[in-house]
Amino acid sequence: MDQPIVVKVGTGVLTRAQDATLDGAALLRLVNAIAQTVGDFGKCVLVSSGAVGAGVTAFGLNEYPKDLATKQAVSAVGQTRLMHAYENLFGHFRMNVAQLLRTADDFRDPERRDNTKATLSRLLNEPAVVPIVNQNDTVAFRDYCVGDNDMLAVRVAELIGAKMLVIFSSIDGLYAPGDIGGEIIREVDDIDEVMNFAEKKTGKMSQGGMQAKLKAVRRAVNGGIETCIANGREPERLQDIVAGDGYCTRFRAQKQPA
Ligand SMILES: Nc1ncnc2c1ncn2[C@@H]1O[C@H](COP(=O)(O)OP(=O)(O)O)[C@@H](O)[C@H]1O
Ligand SMILES: N[C@@H](CCC(=O)OP(=O)(O)O)C(=O)O
Repeated sequence: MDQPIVVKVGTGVLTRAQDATLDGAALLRLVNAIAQTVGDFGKCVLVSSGAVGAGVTAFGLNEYPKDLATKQAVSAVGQTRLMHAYENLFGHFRMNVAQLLRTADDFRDPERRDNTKATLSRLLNEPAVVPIVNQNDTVAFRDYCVGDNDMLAVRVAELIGAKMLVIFSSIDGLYAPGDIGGEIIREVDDIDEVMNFAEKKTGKMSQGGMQAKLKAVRRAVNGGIETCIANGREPERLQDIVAGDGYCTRFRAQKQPA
């Protein structure tokens, strides 16, 4: 596969629900799955949430920070914890990690966008480097926010011309309204038909929720990028998903005008 894939992983996958500490076992399985997928299919960019979630225990909190200064301080601690874990784990597979923290201006301003694109493509030219992107939460507020990380992942996927975006969440995929935990919808051809399927529930430390995911998916598929929502707690599904199968909700890309 020449075109890279983008894998986005949510806070609910990376942290333990009870105390919001980083879940080392979940991270190891995720890193293993990504390393295998890079080996089989080629390039991959990881968009990882979890900075705020991973930092709260340092401040004696066990819930999402309520004020901006605390949130930004917490993310400064959590982001280093997150990257420390990724660096160690990818190291077992002889892979290096690269950290890219971005705000909205890095996508809005053409010069800065080109600069991010060039950096990412240089990183992707190295066979054993996995770029890991997050919002620069310590400085992002109001207009500087890209939004949630589902949208950040779409912006990254657009920038690098990704073949596919996989959104790893704490659920298996998209459920019909009132049927969360039932059987997931396996394939969606028309995103507009499912836009109101999202219920208000989100994970304790998560920001986006399903509504944000569907908005991000709509932008991705309308831009020609096939997108899957899958269970990041079962990351071994990734290879099958990238191969076109695998247990997930697959949103077909809209055909682009010739
Ligand atoms: N129709 C739906 N299908 C699947 N999940 C849904 C739906 N509506 C709401 N959700 C909720 O979306 C949440 C997943 O999004 P989120 O909390 O942002 O996870 P993450 O941190 O993994 O990105 C789940 O807790 C789930 O209960
Ligand atoms: N940038 C934030 C994540 C924001 C976000 O969208 O979180 P999530 O809904 O878990 O993907 C962080 O690293 O904590």
